[in-house]
Amino acid sequence: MADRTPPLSVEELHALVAGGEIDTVVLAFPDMQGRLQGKRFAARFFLDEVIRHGAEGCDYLLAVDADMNTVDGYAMSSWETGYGDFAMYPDLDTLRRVPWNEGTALVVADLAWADGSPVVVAPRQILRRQLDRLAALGHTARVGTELEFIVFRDTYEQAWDGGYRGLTPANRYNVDYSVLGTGRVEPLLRRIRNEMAGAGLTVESAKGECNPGQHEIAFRYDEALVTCDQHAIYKTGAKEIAAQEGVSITFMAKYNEREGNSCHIHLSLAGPGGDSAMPYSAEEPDAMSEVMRHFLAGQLVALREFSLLYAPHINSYKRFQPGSFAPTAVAWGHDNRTCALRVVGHGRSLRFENRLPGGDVNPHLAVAGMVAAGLHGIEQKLQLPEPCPGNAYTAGFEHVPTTLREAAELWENSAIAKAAFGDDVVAHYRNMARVETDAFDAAVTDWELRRSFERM
Ligand SMILES: NC(=O)CC[C@H](N)C(=O)O
Repeated sequence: MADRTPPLSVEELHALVAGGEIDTVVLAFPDMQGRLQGKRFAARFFLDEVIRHGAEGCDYLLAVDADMNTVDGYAMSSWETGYGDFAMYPDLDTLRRVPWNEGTALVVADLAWADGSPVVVAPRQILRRQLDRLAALGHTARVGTELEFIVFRDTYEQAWDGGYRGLTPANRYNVDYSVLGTGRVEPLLRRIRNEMAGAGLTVESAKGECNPGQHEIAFRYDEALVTCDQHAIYKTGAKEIAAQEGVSITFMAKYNEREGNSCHIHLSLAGPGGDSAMPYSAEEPDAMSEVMRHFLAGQLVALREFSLLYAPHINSYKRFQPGSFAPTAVAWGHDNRTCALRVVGHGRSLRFENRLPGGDVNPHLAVAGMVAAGLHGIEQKLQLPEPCPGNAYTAGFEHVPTTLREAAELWENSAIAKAAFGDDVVAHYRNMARVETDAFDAAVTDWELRRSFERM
């Protein structure tokens, strides 16, 4: 990314601060859950100090659960180690205005310890490491993420206070591709699209989806790290805009028993390595190059072991239902939406889509997983099996994990994961899953009450 023009240059930021147009700079990093965590700085202090020296954050930010509880089992951060600090260093390639926050710019941080060594379990550092491995072979990864979400007329506070019961979706019926249906939500969607463009993202389109109130906004693909950072900024920004508009949106993978929120991730190879780095074959632009076939074969082989990265929560696994457009089969096919891996495009746009991730995915971790899986395929020269031409739901393929518990066990025992990510990273995210399954095992749900309170 060295020769990339950032959405906002440091010189431009200096001028905007001097002119009083920007007074605040957010410095934030994606945490384990993919949330942006960090601080808001006075813009002058940011320019005078933080831009050169970074800023501190408590290392527990990579060792808490979604509720910010201190939980045990993490080697890098605990009561025993005193919950010290790590440093957040701004990656100035990511500097931008965020129009939904007046007078504010945002920059994404890399995390390092006091001695300058990277925080290896930080999602952005995990992705960087896999991209470096890919670059060493002469390849870069181009990535696009496609987030679905459901819009409700209730505010976030009303939704919380009411225990998420009786919410009013922004559409009452399936508005998949419906121009009439999306028109109802257009004031919100237009604001999100235009303000994301103001934050340096390239918006392509918006469309309705199947679950009442469900929509999707598509952005142009970019280099892997750029797309993942933009994904995190978009997700946070879209929620902030929704809150400002007095509504709420959710990206949770499975809000109810209808269609879930997916986050399909598209990936293609490119790079300076000539034809061999291209996704398509030199003889036949509709056919995959040898390297792309190995890369895709690696996805299939590692899919179950890496599901923890694609579906990181208890709720994520509830999407994987037959006939739901969410995958159940470890299979690939040409433009086949019943497979976990769908190959689309031709020539330079030839790519595959990983259909496992839901809207709750951490993109930095999922893309790191896809790159590591692909590298495994290239290194082992894995052969791609035949594509699935028909209904993969019923064709007897291996099944994707059905619970977080199963995925965590596959991850913990994965030799591919240990070789690609290292023992520290494998143990850290295995612990994250344990924390979630322990918490869920201890919770009494409304489902149990409904079934048991009177009738058992
Ligand atoms: N656009 C689609 O293919 C729908 C995907 C579906 N909503 C899912 O959860 O996977």
